[in-house]
Amino acid sequence: MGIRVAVAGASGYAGGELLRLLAGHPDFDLVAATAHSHAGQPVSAVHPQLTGLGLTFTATGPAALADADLVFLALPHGRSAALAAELPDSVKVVDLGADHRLADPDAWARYYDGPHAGTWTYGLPELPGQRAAVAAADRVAAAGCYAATVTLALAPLIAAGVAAADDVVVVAASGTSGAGRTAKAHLLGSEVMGDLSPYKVGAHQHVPEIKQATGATGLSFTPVLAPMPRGILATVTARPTGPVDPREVLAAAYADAPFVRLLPAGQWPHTAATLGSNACHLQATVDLDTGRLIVVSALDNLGKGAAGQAVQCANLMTGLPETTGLSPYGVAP
Ligand SMILES: NC(=O)C1=CN([C@@H]2O[C@H](COP(=O)(O)OP(=O)(O)OC[C@H]3O[C@@H](n4cnc5c(N)ncnc54)[C@H](OP(=O)(O)O)[C@@H]3O)[C@@H](O)[C@H]2O)C=CC1
Ligand SMILES: CC(=O)N[C@@H](CCC(=O)OP(=O)(O)O)C(=O)O
Repeated sequence: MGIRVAVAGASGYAGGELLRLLAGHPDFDLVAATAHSHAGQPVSAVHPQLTGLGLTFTATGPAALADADLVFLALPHGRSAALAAELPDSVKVVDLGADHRLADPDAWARYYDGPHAGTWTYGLPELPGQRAAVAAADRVAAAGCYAATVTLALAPLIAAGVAAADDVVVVAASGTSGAGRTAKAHLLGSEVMGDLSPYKVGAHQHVPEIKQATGATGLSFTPVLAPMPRGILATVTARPTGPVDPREVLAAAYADAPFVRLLPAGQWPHTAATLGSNACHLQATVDLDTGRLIVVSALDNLGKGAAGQAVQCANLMTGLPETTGLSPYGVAP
C-alpha cells in the first residue's frame, strides 16, 4: 500500500493534470477525485485523455477526502482555505491556489477578494532553503504559474546581489489553460486564435507573490494571453549592479536542481520544449544596448507551474525523492 492521496477540484485543468501525474506515480495511490458541478460523472467524461482511469468524481468536502494521507487542493481562490480549515491536522495538504501564499495581509487585500487565510510554507523547492522547508511542512502553498516562471529566472540574480531589486521589468505570455476551464467569452477560440492580448496590465495578482519570493522591491509585470492551450514564456529584465555574467549565477544556483535547466549558450527557451514536463528552461544574456540583464524562462503552466510543482512538493513532504513520478522531459512536437 502506497501513500494515499486525493485531489479536490479534479475536474479542472490543474486537477486533470494532477490525476494524470498521480496515475503514473509509483508511491502515491489515488483514493479520491472530487468535483463541484461535475460530481457524479466519470473522470473520463470530463478528461477523455484519462480514459481507463476508472474513477468517478465525488462531491468536494471533507468526507470525500477522509481516506487520504495527503490532499491536493485545485480549487478556486477562497474555496481552498475554506476546505483546508475543515481537514484534520493529521492530513498533509498541498494547495495549488493562492489562498495561503502571501505573508502580507495588506498585499493580499490589494489583489484578492475575501479575508487573508494565513500563510503556509511556499512551494517552490528551488529557492534557497525551501527544499528543506517543504520537506518539513504539513501544509504547502504551491507557487503560482507566472510566479514560478519569473521567480526561477530572477531570484538567483537578486540573491547574488547582481541585479537591482528595485528595477525589474517582466513581460510574460501564457496559454489559455492558465485561466482555468470555466467558460468565459474572452477565452473562446474565436477570440483567442490569431490574437495576442495583454490583460491585468500593471495590476496582476502575482506581483506581490513574485516580490515576496525574489526580494524584488520594484516590479513592472505585463501578462499576455497567447493563442495556445498551455505554456508560459517570461522575459525578465533587471538593471545590473555591476559587470556580471548572469549565466554563471544561474548555473551555480541550479547546479543541483533536477528540473531547472540552463540551456546551452545561444539556445533560447520556448514553451513547446517544456510541455508535459516538470521542467523550467532558462537562458540569460546582457543587453548589448542598455546593459540590462535579460533572462528568458519557459515552463508548462500545468506542469512546473501547477500540478508538477505540487507533486514535487508532495514528494518532499512524504520523504520521497523529489523527482518521483515526474519527468524533466517534454512532449514534442
Ligand atoms: N490553470 C493553471 O495553469 C494554474 C492554476 N492554479 C490554481 O489551481 C486552482 C485550480 O485552477 P484550474 O484547474 O485552472 O481551475 P478550473 O476552473 O479549471 O477548475 C476549478 C475546479 O474547482 C471546482 N470548483 C469550481 N467552483 C467550485 C466551488 N464553488 N466549490 C468547490 N469547487 C469548485 C471545479 O469543479 P467543477 O468543474 O466540477 O465545477 C473544478 O474542479 C486555482 O486556485 C488556480 O489558481 C495554479 C497554477 C496554475
Ligand atoms: C491566462 C490567465 O488568465 N492566467 C491566470 C493565471 C492565474 C492562476 O493560475 O492563478 P495562480 O497561479 O495564482 O493559482 C491569470 O493571469 O490570472
